[in-house]
Amino acid sequence: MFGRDIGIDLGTANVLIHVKGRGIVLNEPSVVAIDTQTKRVLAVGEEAFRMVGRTPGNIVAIRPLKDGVIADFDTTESMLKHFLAKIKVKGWFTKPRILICCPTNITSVEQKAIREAAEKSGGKNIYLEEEPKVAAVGAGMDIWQPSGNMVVDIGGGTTDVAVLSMGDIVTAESIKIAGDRFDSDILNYIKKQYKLLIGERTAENIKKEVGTVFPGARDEKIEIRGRDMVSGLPRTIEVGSEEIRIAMEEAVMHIVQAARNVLEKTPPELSADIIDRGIIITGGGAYLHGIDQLLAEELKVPVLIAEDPMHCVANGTGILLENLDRVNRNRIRV
Ligand SMILES: Nc1ncnc2c1ncn2[C@@H]1O[C@H](COP(=O)(O)OP(=O)(O)OP(=O)(O)O)[C@@H](O)[C@H]1O
Repeated sequence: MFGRDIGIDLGTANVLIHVKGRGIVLNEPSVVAIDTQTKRVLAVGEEAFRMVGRTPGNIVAIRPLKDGVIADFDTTESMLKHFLAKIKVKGWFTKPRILICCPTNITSVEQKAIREAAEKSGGKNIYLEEEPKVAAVGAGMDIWQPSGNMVVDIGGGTTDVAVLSMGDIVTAESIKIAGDRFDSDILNYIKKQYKLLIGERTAENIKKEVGTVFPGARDEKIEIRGRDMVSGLPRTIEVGSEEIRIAMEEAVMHIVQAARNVLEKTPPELSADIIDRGIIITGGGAYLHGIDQLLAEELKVPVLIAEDPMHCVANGTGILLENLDRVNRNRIRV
């Protein structure tokens, strides 16, 4: 195959790879299974994800980018190499340019190491770009005009809020509260309220199936299984939307506050544009039931959910690579 531009959304929860002319060619969970005795990587992505919470003592299923930072760099590097090998970049006729979108707060040493990993896997020029900008572009915003565009990207580990104009970020805030935090709050709520231990995947499932963040917006129930903390035996309980809303309330209000802070720091002309165009929500958190209603009510600004919110960053890398010459190269952190 001929060399083509590659865009990578190196996310806390999922890694997506976009190839020019082909679209999204890989979409797998950011999970690596490792044998703790030999330190050998046993599985990556989908296969490793199936092992989360179900591994014997000598195997751990790691999420190397947990909490929006690179918690385990070596594992992140092996994961990136594995995914690039999977799409056979090394066999390409010419080396591709690679744009990687990674967590906002990574250090310069980590940036360098990510670049090297991508180079070793067959990349030619490697660019790193900030997530909210790429998400905004992928959501269809024309950020190059002198007008305000606001994006709220709710991922697994971080929520990034940004106002963009003329191709760059004007005001932004990044907080380490997103999908993972909702899951752990649900897990802790079930533990406290029902004395039942459940796994992360069950908590995530509850969030998706019955959860809501807007009062009265959803009324559904789900049966869940876990381990009784008193008897130690498996037990089934039923939970409903309203109690899950309460479990997630504190965390979601931090997201509302971050958006409010960004709006307060935004120059008035750009604020006016945002009122006209509305705020766009991207990332998997855009699927959180009632999030658009809540943000609209709290911020008094129209709120829209991006089309295909979980693909915005990956699609945005494709668009940015095509427009690389229009983008101020100095602004791209290489
Ligand atoms: N239907 C749904 N309802 C609520 N949350 C959902 C839904 N579907 C996915 N999510 C959540 O979206 C999150 C993953 O989103 P995404 O893939 O955009 O994150 P990421 O880009 O990997 O993370 P980050 O941006 O922090 O690096 C997970 O926490 C997942 O539980």
